[in-house]
Amino acid sequence: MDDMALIRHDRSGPYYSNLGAIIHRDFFRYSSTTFSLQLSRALPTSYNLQLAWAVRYEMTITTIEKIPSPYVHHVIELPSPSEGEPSTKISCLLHPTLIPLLPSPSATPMIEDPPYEVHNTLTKGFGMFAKRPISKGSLIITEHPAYILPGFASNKVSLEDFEEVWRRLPREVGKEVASMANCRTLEESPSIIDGVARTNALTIQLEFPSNFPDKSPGAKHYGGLFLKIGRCNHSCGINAGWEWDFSTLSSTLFALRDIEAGEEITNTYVHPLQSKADRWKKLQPDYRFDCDCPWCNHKDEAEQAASDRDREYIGTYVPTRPTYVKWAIDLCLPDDFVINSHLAVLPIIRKEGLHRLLPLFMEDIVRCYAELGDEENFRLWAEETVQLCRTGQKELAEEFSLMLQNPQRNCAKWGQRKRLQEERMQQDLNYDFEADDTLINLFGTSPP
Ligand SMILES: C[S@@+](CC[C@H](N)C(=O)[O-])C[C@H]1O[C@@H](n2cnc3c(N)ncnc32)[C@H](O)[C@@H]1O
Repeated sequence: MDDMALIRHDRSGPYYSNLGAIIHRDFFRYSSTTFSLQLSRALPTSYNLQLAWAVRYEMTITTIEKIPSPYVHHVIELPSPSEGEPSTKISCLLHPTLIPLLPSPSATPMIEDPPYEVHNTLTKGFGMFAKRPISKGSLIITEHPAYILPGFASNKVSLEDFEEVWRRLPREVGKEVASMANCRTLEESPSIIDGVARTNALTIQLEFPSNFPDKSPGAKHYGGLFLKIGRCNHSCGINAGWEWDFSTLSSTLFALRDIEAGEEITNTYVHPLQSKADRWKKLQPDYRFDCDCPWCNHKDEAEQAASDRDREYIGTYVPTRPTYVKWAIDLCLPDDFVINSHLAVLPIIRKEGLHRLLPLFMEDIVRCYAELGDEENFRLWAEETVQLCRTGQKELAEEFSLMLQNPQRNCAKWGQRKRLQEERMQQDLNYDFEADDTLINLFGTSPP
């Protein structure tokens, strides 16, 4: 049975194997038991159709091809930052070329009194809630993943491999993993490890060698399962953002706006600039719920349509927006060109709960005010940006903090636009004199 890469669901339970199968007709007749095939690689649609046909007509299987898994098991062990404490272990299934490139940080210290708590909701399972007010930009939690899997794992990974990931988890971690939401049926994801990852995992970036051998689509996608961040329910207007840091092998969750005590802390599972219809098209099949957030439940159709239009507009604005970099070299543009353009979209971004985009525009506004030498507005926007970015975009926050200490000294481009404009005026004047000379030479008289 194992040789045929079958999962057979009958009274004696499922049988599994990590073999891939190429399906043909008329060799081995498998009788009327209901079964499905677990394939260790994705098949083109035609094979899936053939499979459906096969299940209906009691199909036959000829050739079996063994497809070795490209992944190996590996446990990352992070020493505890405090003496006597146990290390943190991350159970991983990785391409072997990634293992030598992994960093070896210490585990992040536990936060003494975290600003959140996890409790049951009536309609969404567990959720993460603010225990006390959380100011924008502040840290909610930094966390290592419990396990790391290749993305789209169940297409390429056998049940035995999922079970091995599970076996390598510390006992307490395993218990917590088992308590996490799993929106996949046993047939879709026979392993808890896979089902829980598909419901909760966050995409993480790993380092790949320049000659990384696997060129197949998605080969560089990996997911991390985070026990606490994974408790964040979805909203289309989120109040928290997260960042993965490869050097510390951890993700950090931080507030995107001020969050009130008792308020639910939310993350988004879809691209929030899509229309409501498109967001729902992803949420139902991937996460099995219809979104109850205010942005999906406007009281009338006109408001709902306006929200879709605003999100579409922001989706167009982001890639086509005027930027500080282009403005800085184009002295013909009005001084307030980028500032006014960005200021016009900020209210839309706030109304739609798209606060994750704010730093993109605030950074430009700060740099424009610095280049204009407008200290009052520079301070106003730089202070706001430092507060918002102090956890999620530390480098930017540190750069602006330094500039705030003494803008004239610490900002190389302070007031540069005025200087460049004056230089340009001088050049233009010189050019006018040269142009005069040219005309006199040609016509013997200067222009009026
Ligand atoms: C990443 S988990 C979130 C935590 C989960 N509620 C739990 O109990 O651990 C994703 C699952 O939570 C539920 N969920 C998340 N956001 C939801 C929402 N806005 N409305 C209803 N269910 C939601 C869905 O069942 C979804 O598959």
